[in-house]
Amino acid sequence: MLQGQPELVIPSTFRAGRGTASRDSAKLTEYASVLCGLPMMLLKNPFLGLMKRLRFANKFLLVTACFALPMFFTSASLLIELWQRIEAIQQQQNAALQMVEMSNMAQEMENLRDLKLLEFLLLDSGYLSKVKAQRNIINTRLNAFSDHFNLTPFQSTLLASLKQETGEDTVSPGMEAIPMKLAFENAHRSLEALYELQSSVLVQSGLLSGQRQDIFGIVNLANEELQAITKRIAEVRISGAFYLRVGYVDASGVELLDQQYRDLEQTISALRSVLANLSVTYPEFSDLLVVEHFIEPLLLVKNALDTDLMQAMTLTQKSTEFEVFQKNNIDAVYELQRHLFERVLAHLQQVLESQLIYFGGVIAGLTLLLCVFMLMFLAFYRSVNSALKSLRLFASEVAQGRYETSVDLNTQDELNELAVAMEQMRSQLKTREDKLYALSTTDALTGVYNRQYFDQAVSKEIERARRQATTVALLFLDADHFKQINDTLGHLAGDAVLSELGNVLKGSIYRATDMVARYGGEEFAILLPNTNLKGAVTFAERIRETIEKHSILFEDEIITITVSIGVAAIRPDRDTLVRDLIAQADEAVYQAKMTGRNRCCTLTQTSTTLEVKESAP
Ligand SMILES: Nc1nc2c(ncn2[C@@H]2O[C@H](COP(=O)(O)OP(=O)(O)OP(=O)(O)O)[C@@H](O)[C@H]2O)c(=O)[nH]1
Repeated sequence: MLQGQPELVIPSTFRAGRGTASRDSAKLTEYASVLCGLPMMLLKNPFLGLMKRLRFANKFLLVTACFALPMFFTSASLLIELWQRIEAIQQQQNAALQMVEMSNMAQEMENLRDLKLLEFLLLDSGYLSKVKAQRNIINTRLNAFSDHFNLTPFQSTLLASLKQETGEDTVSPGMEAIPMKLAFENAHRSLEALYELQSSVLVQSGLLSGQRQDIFGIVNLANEELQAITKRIAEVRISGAFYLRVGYVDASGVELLDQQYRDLEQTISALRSVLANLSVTYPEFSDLLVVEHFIEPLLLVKNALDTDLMQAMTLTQKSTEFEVFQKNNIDAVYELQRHLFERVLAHLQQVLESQLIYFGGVIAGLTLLLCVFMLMFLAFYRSVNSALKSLRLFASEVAQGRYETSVDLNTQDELNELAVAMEQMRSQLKTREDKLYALSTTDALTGVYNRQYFDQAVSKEIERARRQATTVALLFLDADHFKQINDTLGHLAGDAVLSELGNVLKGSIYRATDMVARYGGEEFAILLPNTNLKGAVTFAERIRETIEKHSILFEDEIITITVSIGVAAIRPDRDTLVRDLIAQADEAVYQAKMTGRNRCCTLTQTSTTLEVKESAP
C-alpha cells in the first residue's frame, strides 16, 4: 500500500452480514430450483412418457377425454337432478289435485252427516233414501279417486277403510240404543280416515317437507289448520244437534257447550296469529290470507252456539234452524280449502314452467358448449394436423433435393415458427449444395468445368447423339510451351495465363449446349454437340486465332500464348465408346504438337488408317 493513501476499512459486522446473505440467497435459489423442478419430475412419469408415445390424434383424444368425461358426468348429473326436480313438482301438482278432490269428498261426508242428523232430528224416515243416495255419491267419488290417482299401498288401505266407514253404519255391541251417536261416530271415523289420507298424500309428495319452503306454510294451513277448524265446527254441530233433539241442556251440556265455546275462541285467536305470520312469509298469497275468510265461519258457529242454539230450543222448526246453524259455515271452510289448493296448484305450475325453461336453457347451453367444444377441438386438430402434414411433405421434398417447394402454414403459432426455420434451412441447404455442386463440377483456377464433370457430359452427349443420329465434336487444346512461362515468369504467371485462357474459351462459345473444361494441367477440352468436323475445325481455328492475338497482362509483363488444338467429330453408333472420341481428339492434338504447334489438327478415321489434316497459321 502506498504511503498516505487512505485504507478502505470494511466493518466486520458488514462483512459477516454479506456472507450470510449470499449463503441465504444461494439456499433460496436451490430451494426454488427444487420446487420448480418438482412439477416436472411429477410430469415426467408417467404422463410425459405416455404423451411421448402417442400420436397427435390420440394425444388430443386423451386430453379431450380428460376434460370431456368429467364435464359429461357433471352435466348428466345436473340434468338428472333438474329432471327429478321437475318430476317432484309434477307429483306435487298431482297431490294438490288430490287434495282438491278429497276436500270435495270431505264435504260430501259432512253432507252425509247432515242427512243423518236431519233424519234423527225430524224423525223422518224419508231421509233414509237421501242418506243412501249420499252414500252412493261418496262411493262413486272414492272409486273414481282410486282409479284416477296412483296410490301407495298405505294410501290404498286408508281408502279401503274409508269406503268401509262410509258404508252402512256399524253398530257396536251395547251401542244400539244410541243410533245418532253411532251415526256420528261412523261419520267422524270416515273423516278422520280421509284427513289421514290427505296428510299421507301431502307428505309423500313432499309438499309438506322443508324443501318446499315456498308453499309449506300455505299447504299446512290448508291441511292441518282447516282440518282443525272443520273438526271444531263438527264438534259444535254434534252437540247442537244432540241438544236440539233432547230439547234442553243439562248441567253437563252447559259445561260441554262452554268448553266448545272457549275452544272456538282459542282457535280463532291462534288462527289470527298464524295468518299474520303467513302473510309476511308468503306475500304472494296475501290476498287469500284474509283473516275474515277464516274467522267468519268460526264466528258464526260461535255466535250460533252462544245464542241461536238456546233460541232454537224454544222453536218448533228445529230442522230449519239446525240447517242454518251449521251447514253454510262448514261449506265455506271446504270452499276455502279448495281455493287454497287451487292457488297452490297455480303456484306449482309457475314453478314448473320456470323449471322447464331453466331445464331447456341448461340443455341448450350444454349443447352449445358441446358444439363449440367439438368445433374447437376439430379446428385445433385439423390446424395442427394439416400443418404437420405440410411440414412432413416439405421435409421430404428437401430431403430428396427438391428445393423449389416452399412451405407456408399461414398460421401464427409455434408450428409456423418451425416452418420459417425449415424455410431458412432449405435456403441455406440449397446455397450450400449449389456451392458444393459448383466446387465439384468446376475447376477452381479457370472457372470452367473440371474433367470429371466433362467426362460425364461427353458420355451423355454421345448417348444423345446416338439416339438422335447427330454428330458430336470434341476439341482438345494444349498451351504451347507453357512450361517456359512457368519457368521464366513463375507459377503465378502460369496460373494467370491458364485463368485467362479459361475466360477466353468461355467467352468463345455461344451455344448453351457447348461446354469448356480444363482437362489437364495446361490442357482444355471443348465439347460441341450437333457439330460436324468441318464446323468444329472452323470453331477451333477461330479460337486458336483469338488466343494467339490475345495478350495477357501479368505484373507489368505482357504475355502471349498459342495453343495446339486437336479436333475430332463422330456420329456415334451402337458400338461407339466415349474413349474413341477422346482418343481421336487426343491423337489430333498430339499431331498438332508434332507438326509445329499453334495449329488445329483433325483425324479422320477410316477403318484403321488415320488421316491427319492440319490447319496452321
Ligand atoms: N502454373 C501452372 N502450371 C501448370 C499447371 N498445370 C500444369 N502446369 C505446368 O505446365 C507445364 C506443362 O509442360 P509440358 O507438358 O512440358 O508442356 P509445354 O511446356 O506446354 O510444352 P508443349 O506442350 O510441348 O508445348 C508443366 O511445367 C506443368 O508444371 C497449373 O495449374 N499452373
